[in-house]
Amino acid sequence: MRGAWTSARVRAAEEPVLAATPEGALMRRAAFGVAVQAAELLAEHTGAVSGRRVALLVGVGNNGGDALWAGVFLRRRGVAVTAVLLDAERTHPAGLGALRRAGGRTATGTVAAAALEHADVVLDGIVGLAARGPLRAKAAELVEHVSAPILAVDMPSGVDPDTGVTSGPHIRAERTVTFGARKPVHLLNPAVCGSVHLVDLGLELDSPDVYALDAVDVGLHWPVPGLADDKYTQGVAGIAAGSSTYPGAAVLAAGAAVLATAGMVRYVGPAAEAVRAQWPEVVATGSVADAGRVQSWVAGPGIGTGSEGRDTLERVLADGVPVCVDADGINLLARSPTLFDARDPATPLVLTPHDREFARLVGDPGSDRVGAARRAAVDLRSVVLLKGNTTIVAAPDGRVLANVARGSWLATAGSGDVLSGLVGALLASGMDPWLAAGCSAWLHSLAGELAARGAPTSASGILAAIPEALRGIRVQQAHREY
Ligand SMILES: NC(=O)C1=CN([C@@H]2O[C@H](COP(=O)(O)OP(=O)(O)OC[C@H]3O[C@@H](n4cnc5c(N)ncnc54)[C@H](OP(=O)(O)O)[C@@H]3O)[C@@H](O)[C@H]2O)[C@@H](O)CC1
Ligand SMILES: [K+]
Repeated sequence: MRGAWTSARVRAAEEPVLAATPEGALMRRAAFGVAVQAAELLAEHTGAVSGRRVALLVGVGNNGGDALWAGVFLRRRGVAVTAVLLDAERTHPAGLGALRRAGGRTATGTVAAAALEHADVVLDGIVGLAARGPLRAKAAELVEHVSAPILAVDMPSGVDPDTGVTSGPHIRAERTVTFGARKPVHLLNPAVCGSVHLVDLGLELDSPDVYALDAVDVGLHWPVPGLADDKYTQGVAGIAAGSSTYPGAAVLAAGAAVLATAGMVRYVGPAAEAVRAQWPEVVATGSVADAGRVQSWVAGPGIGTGSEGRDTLERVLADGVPVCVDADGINLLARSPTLFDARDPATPLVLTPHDREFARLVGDPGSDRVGAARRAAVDLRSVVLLKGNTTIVAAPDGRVLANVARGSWLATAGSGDVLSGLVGALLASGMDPWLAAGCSAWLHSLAGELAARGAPTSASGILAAIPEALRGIRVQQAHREY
């Protein structure tokens, strides 16, 4: 799993390393990494390094210092380097001196605009860890002149390092070179960072503030039956979803659970006939009381917010197994918070709201979605999976992971029902509920991409792509193992 640490924690971890290294050594190391990536970018876009033009956007702090030192290293490879200083008086003195000695130029006014317009690559050293808010007017005006690919130093300027939120003009980088550790922006808003490269500074950091999964992580954790397993040992997922008027949610959630693992699936609710017709392997009955034993429940998709849905949810919550509550189930909890009391406090609960459901439950998530999901997870003693372009999964113990959507095809009716079925199947297998929710979000997103292949898809399409998505991650994991 990749991890990211907040700017405050990275700064704290830097202190002892700074104290133990000669002055400026860390900055030169960071800057060397920037120069290597800048040279690669030049070669990629122009076919050469020597003789090409790089412009540096230099702010008043150490981020600007990094850019200046990167300019020094690029000069040594024959690159023409021009530094555009946002405030000449407050520019990093050692970096500026070194660049001038290396034959780099500085530019202001119309010369600066021309340097930015004619550059082959631009380095963004406007602001790093100390960033607050969007780009200021002068920086934003200069950035208007850039059409070349941008390499961000540490992180794209104008973007919040800890939330990834943009609230005005900001840099959109093709590449980012970061130092010591990834910051949350790199996992939460990769669209503004481009590809992220990490320069090791030897920082000591413990558990990350935000995690992200990759294909190998998901492949490693996804349950695979052993030779001694049977349909029961792999977990029985119970699906309480749908209504006679709206059987679709039941068919989709049950189908996702069928395809996710080799365990068994039971369905309870008024859409039993439709579920059986589509998924003959599902054991379908009318009520929770008749369902038989399950190792997890999914409750909510399409059950309505009437008394029938409420009774179902109450029974499921009291069943003593992990539960995933989605859609109408969340609306029922929001309307009657006392329903939470039905739950055995030791039993994991996973809630999968989108923003409006989240708002009904605990209030508007606002722009700091990580903070909002983390607080909700603690307050509700539940894993909270907050859906969005970047889906956040927060556990009551403080762990948070982010899953960035691959395109926007998942925003289609019934897509959430498929996700809840995946979560239910993984919960039934006994997986840690935070990981179950995270792996489900990751696989759901991959299935969405595979189903869409560049054109709109449907929830049924996403469902049908689950086996292909699972085969893909199994192959990646096998490559890692052997
Ligand atoms: N510590 C180390 O040894 C190492 C550090 N390293 C590097 O140092 C960087 C951190 O440097 P830093 O702390 O000097 O601050 P930095 O991010 O450059 O900001 C400077 C000033 O910009 C301003 N400003 C704020 N917001 C703004 C905005 N939106 N738009 C425009 N301007 C804005 C604000 O100044 P103000 O004008 O408010 O006084 C702020 O103080 C770090 O990211 C990494 O690159 C690496 O070399 C590795 C070793
Ligand atoms: K930057």
